[in-house]
Amino acid sequence: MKTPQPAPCRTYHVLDSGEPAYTERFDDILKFHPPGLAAVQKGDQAWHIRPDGSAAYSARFERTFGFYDGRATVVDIEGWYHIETSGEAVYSDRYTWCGNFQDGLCTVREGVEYFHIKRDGRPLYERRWRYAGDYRDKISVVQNEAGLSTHIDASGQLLHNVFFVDLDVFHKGFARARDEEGWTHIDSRGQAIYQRRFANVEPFYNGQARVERFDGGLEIIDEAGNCMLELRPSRRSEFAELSGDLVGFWRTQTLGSAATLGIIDVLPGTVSASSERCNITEDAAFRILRALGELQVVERCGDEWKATSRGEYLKKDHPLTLADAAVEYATRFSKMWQVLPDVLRGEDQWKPAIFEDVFLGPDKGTGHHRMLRSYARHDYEAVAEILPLKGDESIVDAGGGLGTFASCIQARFPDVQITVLEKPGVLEFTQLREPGLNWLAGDFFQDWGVEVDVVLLARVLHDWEDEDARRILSRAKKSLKEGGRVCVVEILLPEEGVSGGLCDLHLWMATGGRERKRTEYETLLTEAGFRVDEIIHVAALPSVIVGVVP
Ligand SMILES: C[S@@+](CC[C@H](N)C(=O)[O-])C[C@H]1O[C@@H](n2cnc3c(N)ncnc32)[C@H](O)[C@@H]1O
Repeated sequence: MKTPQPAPCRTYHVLDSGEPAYTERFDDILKFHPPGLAAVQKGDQAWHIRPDGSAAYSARFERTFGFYDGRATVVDIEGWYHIETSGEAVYSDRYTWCGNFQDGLCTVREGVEYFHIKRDGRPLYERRWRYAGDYRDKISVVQNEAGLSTHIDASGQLLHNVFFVDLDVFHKGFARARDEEGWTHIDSRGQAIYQRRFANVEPFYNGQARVERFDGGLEIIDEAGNCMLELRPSRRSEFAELSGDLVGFWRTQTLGSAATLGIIDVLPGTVSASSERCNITEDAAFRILRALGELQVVERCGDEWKATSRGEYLKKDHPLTLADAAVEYATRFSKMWQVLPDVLRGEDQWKPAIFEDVFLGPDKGTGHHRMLRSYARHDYEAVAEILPLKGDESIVDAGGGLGTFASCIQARFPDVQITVLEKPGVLEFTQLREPGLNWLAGDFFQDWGVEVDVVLLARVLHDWEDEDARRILSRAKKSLKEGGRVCVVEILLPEEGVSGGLCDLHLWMATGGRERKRTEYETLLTEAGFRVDEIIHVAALPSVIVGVVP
């Protein structure tokens, strides 16, 4: 006889014949699971029944779920835990939430922390995660504090050192993964199996997967990412999209002007109040607010305008303010970009002295460094989280700006001794510098006069062409003890593909530098005498390339 199935009303189970399997009626029932028990609920009591409707044990709970791997999750006044088929608790701990056992492992939550337990209820590992999913084929997805996901194996070890914006478990050898460029499929080494990225992907089904392109088109692809069949053509107008790209400067200039005028800082307010406080006409105030509305940084509520959550970042007093960046992009950088055709033709030996020039501006460089600080505050807490430090090292953060990265590291590893090496001009911004750090005024092209365990070069090498980058790395090596390590923190361009191309041009125009691929950083480090030890990829954030002094 087959196991009874839930009746559509979910108050009892039915036999193959359609007859009720028993006479009792419940408020809710779940399916029968091996070894032949189903969770039921009646009033404020929950338990498990056998196929004939009789109770499997005498205990009663507030809520019960199905049996998996011979264990079922139950809830009572003490919390969530697992029982055996006898109704006995498997272990004495109680959790905030429990999942179901798969492959002899189960995800649980204690407060806001997730981890996995073994069949006997003991934790599988020490580490706690922001989220941990079910195991499937001995691999699970876990998410760290920074919101990034990776895979762990059945012993709780990282399967690969790659973190993604979003991630799925493996289906037939491949997992769906989203990096900063979109969705793809990865293999067990954490590597994308093809170059293309999509707005969405489904798991592979017999060697083919259905995907949605960014233009809204639907395709069936093979495991090399090739289109086997188009299910729906592009849903957008290429003419309109390109026209939109041509006027990208409208956005840059509107946002830059808003930051210069400080019009978002005076919101919420009416047009008339904003015009008065920014010293512009009412017509001008209305027109810029309307344009900012189109850019979704402000919105109108009756007679008043207010900043949206995106617009809050343009306020000067926001801890992650982008007001300085808006001004820099609309003024200094826009001007620098104008020589791009000449530089591309090789007519101009473009070597901007940005790190000297910033001090010549009206604000003597504070805006430029506040801009760098906002990006650093945005990114570096997550990077500090995955930095491979023991926690007691002496460290120099060379070209460390206002000390944001150094202070994230110190918060994460309180016992490190960290020094920020910067140009003397930056050290003069005493009000802006992070407190509680050691500072060293100097030039990273000259002798640093220190010997430490670790050198950090965060978003420094991308400011320089290869020859200068090698000179900085050589100085780093000379400042390291034997066995010391350099951690290069940079966005990595894909080995193939076009993403990051615009940012690379920006570095060329703004600093004379370049974005690089993983292999290009490996070459630079090797040429400077380091052995590349480890590369930690973090989606949407800079990766960490670790070089060791051999
Ligand atoms: C792109 S910023 C990166 C700052 C910081 N590491 C971060 O990631 O936010 C480059 C930094 O290198 C510093 N810098 C440039 N040339 C330098 C030199 N010759 N010696 C020391 N620092 C320098 C600049 O002042 C600037 O703060």
